[in-house]
Order: sequence, then structure tokens, then C-alpha cells
Amino acid sequence: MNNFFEHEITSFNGDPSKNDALEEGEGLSGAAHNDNIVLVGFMGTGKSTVGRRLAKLLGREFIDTDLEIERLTEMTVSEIFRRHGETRFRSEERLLVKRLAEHKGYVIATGGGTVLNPENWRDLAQSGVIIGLYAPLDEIYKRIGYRNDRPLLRGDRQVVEELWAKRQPIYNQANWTIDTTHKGIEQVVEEIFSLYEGGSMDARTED
Ligand SMILES: Nc1ncnc2c1ncn2[C@@H]1O[C@H](COP(=O)(O)OP(=O)(O)OP(=O)(O)O)[C@@H](O)[C@H]1O
Ligand SMILES: O=C(O)C1=C[C@@H](O)[C@@H](O)[C@H](O)C1
Ligand SMILES: [Mg+2]
Repeated sequence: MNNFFEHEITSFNGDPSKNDALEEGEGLSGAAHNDNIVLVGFMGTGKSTVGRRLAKLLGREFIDTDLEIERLTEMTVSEIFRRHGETRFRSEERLLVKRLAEHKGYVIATGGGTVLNPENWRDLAQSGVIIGLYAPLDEIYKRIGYRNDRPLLRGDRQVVEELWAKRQPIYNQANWTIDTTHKGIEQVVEEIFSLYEGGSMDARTED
């Protein structure tokens, strides 16, 4: 367990503005600077896009678990789901997380379902700080609703809505949560960067 976990864990009550995990003057400072920075959140919240830019800004190695699984299996995520089922995908994810968590200094964009496995959450949390990216479902559909590369987004909206709602309490256990709804990608990157620099960004995410 490292210093990050002295922070209050957030509790989800349907309102991301209730996240008050970050106190004035706190940030990702000191020795913690080499810990992994792990982005979690629902599909389309920006983990991959933000993570890649953040890593570049910090001069860190960037790992996108979905892309890494695609590279290792030589299949797209959709292909894995279609040909072998979600269970196979989750087991690839689990194996990868175990290995990643042994490293330091990465920026890691997880897949939308990676941290639903408590063992993945535990390993990633032990390896660094977990930052939750939040967006409401309407916004997520605007961003990625037209795409067909996320098998779990292809179902009825009602089913996706249930999935989204069920997952929020899990994502909301992140050390910090950033509401990305009315923010551009660069702004989200900058907010995480400020945290990293030890600034006093307020994670309650007022716009
Ligand atoms: N803050 C934002 N504002 C507007 N569009 C965004 C924002 N963040 C991400 N996007 C866009 O949403 C799309 C999905 O982003 P991205 O692939 O980074 O999501 P993700 O969280 O990695 O999703 P997944 O869990 O499926 O991997 C991209 O087209 C990206 O440009
Ligand atoms: O939310 C999810 O469960 C998923 C999100 C994507 O990142 C991929 O990992 C895959 O499509 C499953
Ligand atoms: Mg992604």
C-alpha cells in the first residue's frame, strides 16, 4: 500500500460532483511520482486518448490494455469476443494486468471492464494511483455510439444503461475522479498533470 491510499476513497451516489477525495494542496507528489498512473472508467470516457497524451507530456511509457491484448493475441477486441467470447478476453486482461502491475512509471489506460475484476483493481491500485474518468451515458453515445468496435456497447440502450449504472460504484473507488463531460481532452490531461505536479486541483470537477 502506498501513500495514495491515505486519501479518502470516494463513494458513489449517482452524482460525480460528490467526489471530494482531493484535499487542498494534495497531489501526486514526492516519491509517488514513479507510481503507475492508471485510468479507469466506462467506455468512451477518454482513458486511451487522455492516457496517450498524458504519457507523452510526462515522458512516460503508455500502455493501453486493449491495444496490448490485441497485439499479444493478434486479434482485435471485437474478434476475441466474437470468436472466443468475453471470458477469454477477461482472462487475457487478467494475465496482462498481473504483469503490468509489477512495473512502475507507466501511464495505463485500462479497458472499460478491466477493473471490474477485484484482483485487477487490487493489483493496479497497489502499483499506483487510480484516476477515474467520468462521463454520462448521453455523452458517451455522442462520442462513440456510432462505432462498432466495442461489443458491449452494441446492445439495447437499456442494457447499456444498466451496465453503466452498475459499474459506477466501482469506478468511483478511484483515488480521484474527473468529470470529463464538458471538458476537452486537453483539459482532462492538464487536470491530471496538475495532480501529478502536486497542485491543488479540486477533483470535484466544477466546470
Ligand atoms: N473529453 C472528451 N471530450 C470529447 N471527446 C472525447 C473526450 N475524451 C475522449 N473523447 C473521444 O471519445 C472517443 C473515445 O475515447 P477513448 O477511446 O479514449 O475512450 P476510452 O475510455 O479509452 O474507451 P474504451 O473503454 O472503450 O477503451 C474518442 O473519439 C475520443 O476522441
Ligand atoms: O467496458 C468494457 O467491458 C469494455 C471496454 C473496452 O475498452 C474493451 O476492453 C472491451 O470492448 C470491453
Ligand atoms: Mg480505451
